[in-house]
Amino acid sequence: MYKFFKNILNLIKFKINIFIIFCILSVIILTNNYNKNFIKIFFSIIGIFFLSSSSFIINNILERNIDKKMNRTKNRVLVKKKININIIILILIIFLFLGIIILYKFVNFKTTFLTFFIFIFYSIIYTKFIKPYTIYNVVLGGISGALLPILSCFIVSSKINLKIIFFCIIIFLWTPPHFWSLSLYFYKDYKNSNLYMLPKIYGKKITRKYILFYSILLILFTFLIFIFNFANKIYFFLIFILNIVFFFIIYKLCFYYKKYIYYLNFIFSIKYLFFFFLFLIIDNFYYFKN
Ligand code: HEM
Ligand SMILES: CC(C)=CCC/C(C)=C/CC/C(C)=C/COP(=O)(O)OP(=O)(O)O
Repeated sequence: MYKFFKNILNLIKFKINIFIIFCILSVIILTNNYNKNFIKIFFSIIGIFFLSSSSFIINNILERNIDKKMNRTKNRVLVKKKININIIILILIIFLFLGIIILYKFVNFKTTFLTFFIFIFYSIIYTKFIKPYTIYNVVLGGISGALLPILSCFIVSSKINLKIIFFCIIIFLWTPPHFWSLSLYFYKDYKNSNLYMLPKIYGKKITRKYILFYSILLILFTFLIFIFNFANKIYFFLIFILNIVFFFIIYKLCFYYKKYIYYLNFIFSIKYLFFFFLFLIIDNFYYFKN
């Protein structure tokens, strides 16, 4: 039973799911519009969790033949047939229906629609029609993450203002350094796969340049949040330190050619997004109270 449960968690990319919920909740907190909406927020988290889990299950199903050929993914649940495919499809259908019904009944139509759109975009459009065909697969894949702040606004019926658009842009710009660092680390895997990944098509040198480009833009936008008065001095101070560390890692990644730095940057990218939102929340609470 323990193994079955563990396999299900892997299948639904549980950690990414939790992180997605963290991003959505962070933006909700930052809209300062959560007080009257606790029940809606509670049900939206459950509904989104079910729908994103089903999108990860579909992604696993559609990519099982690609996953089989890569060291990073060759032990995945579907490749190793750790759970019967019929059970997986049953779980997928149950999650999909539960997700839609919970969002529609307890949250609102707009949230249901956008979550369903992200679901289709990530699990079908990105996985099947973007990832294998263009070097911008990772950039375009970022749209699924970039739409999360809009989802937060829909849940609590907040206005979509420039601050929210900046959050979308930041997640969008954050995705390429996040995934390309991983694809540099697993360069051999992607070279042997039939995915149209940037390092495979244009090589490591160009990929490092692309990472530098997106990272500089990302750093710039995290400062614009302060310049446009969407956050205060505490945020500026904290993000300044985080960006120094980030730039140091990116600099090393671009000019030292050490394999471990690619992996370090992938891990750091996750911490970066986490701290970005955490700093904004700390800053928001401090200035909201004072
Ligand atoms: C806001 C959106 C996103 C969040 C919060 C997020 C977060 C995460 C986290 C926490 C992990 C680590 C999972 C683990 O250790 O098991 C991860 C892994 C990963 N992410 Fe993201 N990510 C996001 C968007 C994206 C996008 C849009 C792409 C690609 C286009 C992407 C590609 C990957 C890949 C390839 C992995 C490795 C997965 C694995 O080995 O199972 N991520 N992400
Ligand atoms: C409905 C809903 C909110 C869905 C969540 C959509 C979302 C934000 C997805 C994040 C994208 C992601 C983790 C891609 C992993 O890349 P990959 O699948 O290419 O990675 P792999 O190489 O590990 O398979």
